[in-house]
Amino acid sequence: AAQPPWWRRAVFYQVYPRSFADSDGDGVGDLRGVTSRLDHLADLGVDCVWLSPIFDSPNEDMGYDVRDYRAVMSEMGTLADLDDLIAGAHERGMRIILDLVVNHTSAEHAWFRAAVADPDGPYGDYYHLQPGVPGEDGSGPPPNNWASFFGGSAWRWLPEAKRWALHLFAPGQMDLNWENPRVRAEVAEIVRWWRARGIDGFRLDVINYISKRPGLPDGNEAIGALMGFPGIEHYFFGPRLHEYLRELRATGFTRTAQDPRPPSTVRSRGADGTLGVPEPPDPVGVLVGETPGVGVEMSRLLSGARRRELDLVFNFDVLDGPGKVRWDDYRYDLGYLKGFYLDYLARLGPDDAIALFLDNHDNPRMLSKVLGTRDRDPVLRSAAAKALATIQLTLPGTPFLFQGQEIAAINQDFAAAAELKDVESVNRLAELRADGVAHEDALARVRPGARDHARVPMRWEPGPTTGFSTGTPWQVGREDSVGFTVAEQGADPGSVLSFHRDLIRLRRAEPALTDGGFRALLPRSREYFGWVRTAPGDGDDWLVEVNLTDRTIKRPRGLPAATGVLGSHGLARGPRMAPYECVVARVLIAG
Ligand SMILES: O=C(CO[C@H]1O[C@H](CO)[C@@H](O)[C@H](O)[C@H]1O)[C@@H](O)[C@H](O)[C@H](O)CO
Repeated sequence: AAQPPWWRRAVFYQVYPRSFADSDGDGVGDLRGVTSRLDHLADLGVDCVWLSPIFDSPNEDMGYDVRDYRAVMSEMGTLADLDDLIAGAHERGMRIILDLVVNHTSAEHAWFRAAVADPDGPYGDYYHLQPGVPGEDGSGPPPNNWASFFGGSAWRWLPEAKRWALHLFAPGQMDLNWENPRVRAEVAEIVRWWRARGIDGFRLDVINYISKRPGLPDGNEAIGALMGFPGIEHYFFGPRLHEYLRELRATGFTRTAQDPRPPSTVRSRGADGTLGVPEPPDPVGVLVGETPGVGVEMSRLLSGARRRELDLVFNFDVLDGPGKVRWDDYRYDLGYLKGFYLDYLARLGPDDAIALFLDNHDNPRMLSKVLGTRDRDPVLRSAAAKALATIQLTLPGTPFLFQGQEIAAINQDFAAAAELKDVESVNRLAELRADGVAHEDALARVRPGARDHARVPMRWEPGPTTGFSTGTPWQVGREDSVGFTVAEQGADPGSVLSFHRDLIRLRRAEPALTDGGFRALLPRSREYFGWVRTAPGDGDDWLVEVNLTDRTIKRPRGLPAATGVLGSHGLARGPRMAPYECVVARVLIAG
């Protein structure tokens, strides 16, 4: 049988370079820092590293505002540093993908500067530029009622160009006009340029926003009120999205016979983790789409194998319970997560794939959403972290870990507005203050959903700067727990880190846990999440069980006979399951 593409079995790991490891003491994480920690990722069993943006940027939105797609951000290092990182990852059997931010560029990008200098020139049509109201110097209303995700209108008046310019995110993040074939060709060239340097693919930032409805009509007020962002119905799944994605896959991501062999390719890794020879270059680089707002059916349309568009997409509906948004301060119910995945998996066809993620750089930590203020309880924290890992690493799908998950990272006790660095948090605080909300209340309303929680320095070892930097970190963590650093957990066989290593090792060795069938047990229970992965060939079947609650529950009866191999509370599998207890067991063959 044809081998499934590598990314169907792979474990991805997202690195937020600014907060991962700082090699030169300037307090900002960098590429040499990541390279210095590649062994940690290899030991964890990672197959592919995703780097959040490292391109030259004025950092209005921490790199998601790119000024030059072929240059490395000066704080993070040089192209040579990146080449070393690529070679280092490949040498250890890990692929590496970058973050392609092409729904928009920085306002400092040469294209935008040329567009402003001559809006009717060749670059004017690279962006969505609209004239103001004749006679008035832009004091008229913006072209439509679209709102920016970071507050205010999505339009900025450019007095020097006498044009309005569209920016769905920050005023320095200018939306590209993908209707323009030259823009699409530029993006394909950027992809080819990095593929030729050995990059194995890209995560594509807000890629479902690139096709806007022609004429950029006003958003429907009711939809705007519901979704919070007027106009979103006119761009979150635009009319030419599928066409653009197919084109980019063919023209940017697909190797041609003329393409030179990249300087390095990933070394193969056996089921027991031993490294082999370098693999041939992948015919197509992997395309991982960040697609906020899409549901299951749209996810399938964007990533079904025969569609030849994206390979995997992030469906964000898993991150917040029904009727909840990121800013709400509530306890996340893992019963909802179970229901979400059972529904999603039931609707997938053989052509489809699913990306399994719970944390990323845009969200507070899932562990803290589940545990609330009990996230400082080391026993519950470890148990719940192992339970989340078990779900992410043994359900059918491709897991994406985010840095820190492997050591049970939690949210921060940010005590002052000045501790929040993220443009979205800062703008939201300012808006609330402008609406007369008292300082403390404003902070209390922003803190639960702040992206800053995910962006504090990695906890490599105990100490004020947690082994992240010898200088003063750009962002300071606000939790001082003992026992939750890589150094403390690395040597502890019972730690969350060791559990991740053991689980990923088991996943690599047991085909049922990657390619196997899936059968849910007691699907309606909101406290017990159990399933069987059936081996594709003659391998073993595996039973996986998770207590979704912070209470002790009865273990259901009538389960397949199985022997515990990995468990958060021992392997016995007695009549009760402790809070968040999880176990992975080999199903015994009857007779
Ligand atoms: O819609 C996105 C897109 O995020 C991507 O695009 C954003 C713009 O590039 C960038 O800020 C994010 O870091 C990147 O992941 C959100 O998840 C975003 O975090 C925001 O909170 C909207 O409310």
